Amino acid sequence: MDVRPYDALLLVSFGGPEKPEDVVPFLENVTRGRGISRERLEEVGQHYFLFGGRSPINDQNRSFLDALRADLTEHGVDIPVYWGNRNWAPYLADTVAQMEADGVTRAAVFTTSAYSSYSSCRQYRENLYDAVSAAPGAPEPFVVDKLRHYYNHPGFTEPVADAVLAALHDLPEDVRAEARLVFVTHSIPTAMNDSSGPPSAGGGAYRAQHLDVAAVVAERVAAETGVQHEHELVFCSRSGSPQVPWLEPDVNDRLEELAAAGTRAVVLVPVGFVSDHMEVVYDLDTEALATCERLGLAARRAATPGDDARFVATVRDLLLERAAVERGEEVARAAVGSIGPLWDRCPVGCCPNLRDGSRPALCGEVS
Ligand SMILES: CC1=C(CCC(=O)O)c2cc3nc(cc4[nH]c(cc5[nH]c(cc1n2)c(C)c5CCC(=O)O)c(CCC(=O)O)c4C)C(CCC(=O)O)=C3C
Ligand SMILES: [Fe+2]
Repeated sequence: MDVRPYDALLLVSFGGPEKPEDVVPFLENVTRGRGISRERLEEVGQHYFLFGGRSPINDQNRSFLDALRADLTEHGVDIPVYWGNRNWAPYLADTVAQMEADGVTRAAVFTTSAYSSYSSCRQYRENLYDAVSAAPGAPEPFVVDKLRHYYNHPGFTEPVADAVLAALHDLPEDVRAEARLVFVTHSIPTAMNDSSGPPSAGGGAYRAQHLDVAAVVAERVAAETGVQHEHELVFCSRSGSPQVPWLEPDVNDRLEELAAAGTRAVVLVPVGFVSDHMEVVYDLDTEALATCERLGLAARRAATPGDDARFVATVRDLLLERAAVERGEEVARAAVGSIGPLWDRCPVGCCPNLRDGSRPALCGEVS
C-alpha cells in the first residue's frame, strides 16, 4: 500500500500516571497555568489513588498500538508507528526527538481525541508545535500532518452502536425496551464550546458533533431492535471554578431528574471517550453507576471503542486517505451523520486558545 509521502505514523494521547508517586506531578503537568483549585486537584488525585495511582489510559494505548501495528502489517502498510503523550511519559517531545534521530521526514498524527474544541484539538496542535520546536532539528525537524477528525467515521460509530446494543441486551428484559440512551462526554467551559470549530461555522462544534453521533447511534440501535429509545447528551468531569459556566447537565444531576420523572432504565454511553479513561472508570463506572443504584435505576455502561478492529482500521483508512490527498489524488472520505467529513488542516481561528491566542500550533491553515 502506498503511504507516500509519509514515513511515520504518530499516536498522540493525553497520558496518565502509572504509580502513586506519578499522580501529583501528572496533575501538575495537566493543570499548569489552567487555574484549577487545590481542592479539585486533591479530589481528582483521589480518583487516581482509588485505582492504585494508575490510570488505565497508557495500557489502553499500548494495546491499541499492538492492534494497530498488526492491522497495518496485515494490510501491507509498511510504516513505523510511534507514540507520544501530552502530559506523561512517553512524552511527545522525547518521541519527536527519537523520530528525528530515526530520519523521519513526514509524519501523520492520530490523536486519541475525536472531537473539535480547544481541549480536544488545538491544545494537541500546540503541544505538537512545542515538541517539534524543541527538537534538535527545530524549527522543522520533519513535517507533521494531523489526520482529520474521526468522531463521525463509521469505524468509530459502529463499535459504539454495537456496544449500546450489547448493554441493552444485558439489561433486565422487563425494562429493556424503555431504557433511555444517556450519551456522556467530558464537560468543557461553555465559552470553549461556543468558540469550538471554525469561526465561519458560528461555534458550538463540540456539542453539535456529539449530538450528531448520538443521533446516528440511536438510529442504528432503533434499526436493530425495532425500538426507538429516547436519547440525550449529558456531561461528566466538570472542573474549574463554580463561577465559570461549563456544559450541563451533569450526568448525576440528570439521572436524579430522570428517576424522579419515572425512568427505570438507562444505558450510559461514554461517546466522548475512545477508550476506558479514568473519566470512564471513575466518573461513570464508580460514581454514576452508584447514583443509578441509589436511585433504583437499572443501568449498564456501554463499552468504549478501545481496540475494536473497526476502530483500529479507522487509523489505516485515514492514513491512506490523507496520503492520497497529499499526493494529489481524489479520495472518498467515509463519514456518517449530518455534518460530513471535516477538513485536513484546521481553518484559521478554529477552536481558539481563549487564554493565550498567541500560542503557535501545527496542522492548521496558515491564512
Ligand atoms: C474535552 C476534554 C477531554 C477529551 C478529549 C481528550 O481526550 O483529550 C479530556 C480528556 C482527558 N482529561 C484527562 C485528565 C484530566 N483533565 C483535566 C482537566 C480538564 N480537562 C478538560 C477537557 C477535556 N479533557 C478541561 C477543559 C479541563 C480543565 C483544565 C483545562 O482547561 O485544561 C484534569 C485536571 C483535573 C480536573 O480539572 O479535573 C485531569 C487530570 C484525561 C486522562 C484520563 C486518564 O488518566 O485516564 C483525559 C483523556
Ligand atoms: Fe480532561
